[in-house]
Amino acid sequence: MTEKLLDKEVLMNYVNGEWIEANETTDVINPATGESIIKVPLSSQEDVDQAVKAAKAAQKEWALVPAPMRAEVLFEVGRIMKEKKEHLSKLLTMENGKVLEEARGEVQEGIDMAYYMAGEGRRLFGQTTNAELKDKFAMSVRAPIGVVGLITPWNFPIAIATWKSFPAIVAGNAVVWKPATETPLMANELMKIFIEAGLPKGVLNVVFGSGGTVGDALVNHKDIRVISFTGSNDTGRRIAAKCGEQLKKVSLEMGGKNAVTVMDDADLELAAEGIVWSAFGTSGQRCTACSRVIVHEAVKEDLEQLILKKIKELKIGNGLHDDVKVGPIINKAGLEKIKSYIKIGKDEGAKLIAGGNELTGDEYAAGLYFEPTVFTDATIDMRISQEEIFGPVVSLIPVGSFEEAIEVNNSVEYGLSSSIFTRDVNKVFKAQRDLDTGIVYVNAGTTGAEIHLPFGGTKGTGNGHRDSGVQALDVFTEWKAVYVDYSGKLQRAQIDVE
Ligand SMILES: NC(=O)C1=CN([C@@H]2O[C@H](COP(=O)(O)OP(=O)(O)OC[C@H]3O[C@@H](n4cnc5c(N)ncnc54)[C@H](OP(=O)(O)O)[C@@H]3O)[C@@H](O)[C@H]2O)C=CC1
Ligand SMILES: O=C(O)CCC(=O)C(=O)O
Repeated sequence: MTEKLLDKEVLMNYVNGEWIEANETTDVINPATGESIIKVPLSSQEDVDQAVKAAKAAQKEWALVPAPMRAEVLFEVGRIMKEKKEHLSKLLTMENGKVLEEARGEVQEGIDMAYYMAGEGRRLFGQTTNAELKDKFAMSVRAPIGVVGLITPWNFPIAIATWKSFPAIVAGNAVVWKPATETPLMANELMKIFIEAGLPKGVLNVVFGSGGTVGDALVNHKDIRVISFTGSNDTGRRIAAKCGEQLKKVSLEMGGKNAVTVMDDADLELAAEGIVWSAFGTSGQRCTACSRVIVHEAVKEDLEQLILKKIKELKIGNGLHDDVKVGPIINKAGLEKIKSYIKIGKDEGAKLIAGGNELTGDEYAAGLYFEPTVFTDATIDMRISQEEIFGPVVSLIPVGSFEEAIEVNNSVEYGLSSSIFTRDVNKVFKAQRDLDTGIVYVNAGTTGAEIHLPFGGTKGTGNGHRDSGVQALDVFTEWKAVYVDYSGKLQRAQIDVE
């Protein structure tokens, strides 16, 4: 590494306005090189207790700061992120592996989210309405909930953190945040940015450590009123069950089995481009990644050829290098999971037409790399058509009609993102109505969400809440109905007056 990007060797938790050293740490590995880049704390239940205590105390004051003033901190966060964009992007590539241009895109999402949520500081709209009685005023307002716990994944370590923390903070809550152990650098940087922006102590606290210890302690803590989680379905379900027992609000954003549908009238060149970008970008490690292509049988062979041609142009390697388009896989477990699905796909009888192998040797020897992989002639009952692989693997499923395409799209337990390529406006409108996913694209791939729209999905993808967009405020606020009686006498509502 010619450029020095890190100024320390061990990260620290940030609690109640102080950096706190940990007793125990683990290495953070750059998946492109296999090198340890820094050490991250493995915190304990006691560390979580301290952070929640600090957040609880700070929240009382923070909630009394007028929302437009709370928003000033976010404007400043956005400005500093913009100033540090290149530095943040390089660190993000080092810890996560995604290619630099994608890392820049992710940091930009965070900047956009800062300005967008700062704007909410001057809105946070409630409603006024009519009261049933004379000389009485009625309105509903958003109230902060208290201390919120955020549990975030490694695949979008800064964007997802901003989708959750910015609305929580602008709404007057205090936060305890547990980032994924694999990608702590973005959390460390975002915390430093908040400090520079003038956030009062205790409003945001970062506690690093494993999901099993720190994440679980957050979920079970009696003073945490909301958990917002993004990650796997298994973990999400377990968190939901524990929150359910405690009647704790929980927002879950989990997996996807997203499909691009290509109709027989589609612009095939454009469709192939959309498929390759959304299936192999970020090495397929997005919850919105395209992992199924539902293709009209009349154009299947042409589409296959176009996809295969485009795959040949993808350079795989270290995302810090300019010409690289597909970076490494996050860790060995992720790589093994992908390899197991290649075997499953072959055993199930799908036809492998590209990739299928881990890359080893020479420039790939120290990192974790997998070839962009295409199966064709898959059927909907196959596991590769149903289960989330979270890697650069896509399966083509041929269909004979638009109706069948919609049915295949909706045949999975997930409902995050879907896309259709067609030139027929009637099909466009039917598809946006009938595709059972939280996000629908027309003539574009399945990725590329914009922060001012709600992000999340139907069915097994979530539990009805949304990240980002104005809808994120619903996760971090309670609705309060307020009645002001200015009649000067006790008026009794809900009584039938003849
Ligand atoms: N929807 C999405 O965007 C994502 C989906 N996934 C899916 O999940 C698979 C596995 O990835 P993985 O990173 O292990 O996903 P996890 O769901 O395990 O991790 C997501 C976050 O939850 C934390 N966590 C783990 N266990 C618990 C727990 N018992 N209580 C509270 N928090 C917990 C993790 O901490 P830590 O890792 O530090 O232990 C991390 O911060 C992927 O292959 C992919 O299929 C993964 C990431 C994002
Ligand atoms: O590109 C997108 O749609 C957002 C991706 C994302 O946040 C995810 O896949 O986890």
